[in-house]
Amino acid sequence: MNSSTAGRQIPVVVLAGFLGSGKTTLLNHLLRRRAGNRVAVIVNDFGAVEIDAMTVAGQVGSTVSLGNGCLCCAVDAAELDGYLDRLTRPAARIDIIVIEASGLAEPQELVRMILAGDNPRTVYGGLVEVVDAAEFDATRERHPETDRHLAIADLVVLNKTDRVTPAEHERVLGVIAELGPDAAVVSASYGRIDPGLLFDPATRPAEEEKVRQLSFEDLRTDEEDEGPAEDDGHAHHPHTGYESLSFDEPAAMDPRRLMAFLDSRPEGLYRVKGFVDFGAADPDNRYAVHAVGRFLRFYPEPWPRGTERRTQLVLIGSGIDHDALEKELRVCAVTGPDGDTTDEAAMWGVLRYVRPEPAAEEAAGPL
Ligand SMILES: Nc1nc2c(ncn2[C@@H]2O[C@H](COP(=O)(O)OP(=O)(O)OP(=O)(O)O)[C@@H](O)[C@H]2O)c(=O)[nH]1
Repeated sequence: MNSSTAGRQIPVVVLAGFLGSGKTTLLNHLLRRRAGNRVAVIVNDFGAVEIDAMTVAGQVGSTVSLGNGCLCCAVDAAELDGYLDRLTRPAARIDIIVIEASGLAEPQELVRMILAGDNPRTVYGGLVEVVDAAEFDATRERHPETDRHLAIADLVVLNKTDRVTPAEHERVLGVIAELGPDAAVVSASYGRIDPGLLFDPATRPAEEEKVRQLSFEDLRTDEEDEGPAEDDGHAHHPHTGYESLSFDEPAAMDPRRLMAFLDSRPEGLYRVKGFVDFGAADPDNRYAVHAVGRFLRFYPEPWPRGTERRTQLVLIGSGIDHDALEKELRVCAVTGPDGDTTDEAAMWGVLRYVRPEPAAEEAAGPL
C-alpha cells in the first residue's frame, strides 16, 4: 500500500485482560515477531506489576511506564495524549503503539480516551482482550464485568488453550461467541497469535534498515520464548493463524452497497484497509478505509496524480470465508446498468464515518 493519510497514522492497540491472563506474554511474543516494525509500548504498571515494564523494556524502542495506579483512572486524557504525542513524533519512527492495560482497567475508558484524542497521527487499532481459557468460568464468576469486556472487544485472544481439553476449549469458544458476536476470536497458547492480525510488515526503506546498527532487539531470538518450544503443535493449530484476502476492482463502488457490506461485516473479519473509488459520487477523492473490529473510518484524500482509479482492499481475519467475502464485495461494484454513483445522498452513509472533530466524536458516545 502506498503512502496515504491512513497509512501515515499509527495504530494504537489496547491490550486488556484480567490479571494473569497472559497479556505480557502475548506482548513479548508480538515484540519478537514484529516483522521489522518499531513497536512502542505503554505499560500501565499497577502495584507490584512494575516487573511488567522490565519484561518488555529490553525489547522495545520506546517504553513509557505510566506511574502507579490504573491507567484509566490515574491518567487523564491530556496525559495520555502527551505520551501519544511523544511517541508519534516522526523522529521516533514508531509503527504501532500498544497500551497494555492493567488487569483491573476498564478497557472501554481507554478506548474512549484514544478515540477522543486529537492527535491526527494516531488511529484506533482495536481492543484486544486476552482471556485465560483454563480460568474462564472462575474469572467470570469473580469479575462479572468480564462479559462486558468480551462484548466490546474487537479481538478476543483465548489464551492458555494448552491447559484445557479440546472439549472444554470448544465449550469456552461457544460461550465467547454468545457474549461478543462481533469480535474475531483467536485461540492461542503463550499468546502466540499471528502478529499480522495487528500490524503489517514494516515498509521502511531498505537503505535505512541497512545502515541501522544491530540492536539488542535484533539479537534476541525466538528460542527465548517463555513457553514450550513452538513446534509443540500449538503454533500450527488452525485457530492461531490469520487469513487475508486482497480485493482489487477497477469499477467504482456503490457507496450504499459498500456500506451495507461494511455494516454487516462477518464474524472473524478483524481488519479492513485500503482505498475505495466511489466514482461519480466523489470524483475528486479516493477514500482510505480503516476498519478494526467494529471501528470504521474513511479518510478522503485527493487522488494522487497518475494513480489508476480502482478499489484495492485487504481484509484480514480468522476463519473468514474468502469466496463469500469476495462475492459480496464484487456485488458492491457498479458494473451493471443499474449501478449508480451519481446520487449524492448515497454518500451520506460513508460520510458518517469520515473522522469528525475530536470534540464531536467524544460527544457521539459509543464507538
Ligand atoms: N500454561 C500456560 N501458561 C501461560 C500461557 N500464557 C501465559 N502463561 C503464564 O501465565 C502467567 C501470567 O502471564 P502474564 O503474561 O504475566 O499475564 P498478564 O496478563 O500480563 O498478567 P498481569 O500483568 O498480572 O495482568 C505467566 O507465568 C505466564 O508464563 C499459556 O498460554 N499457557
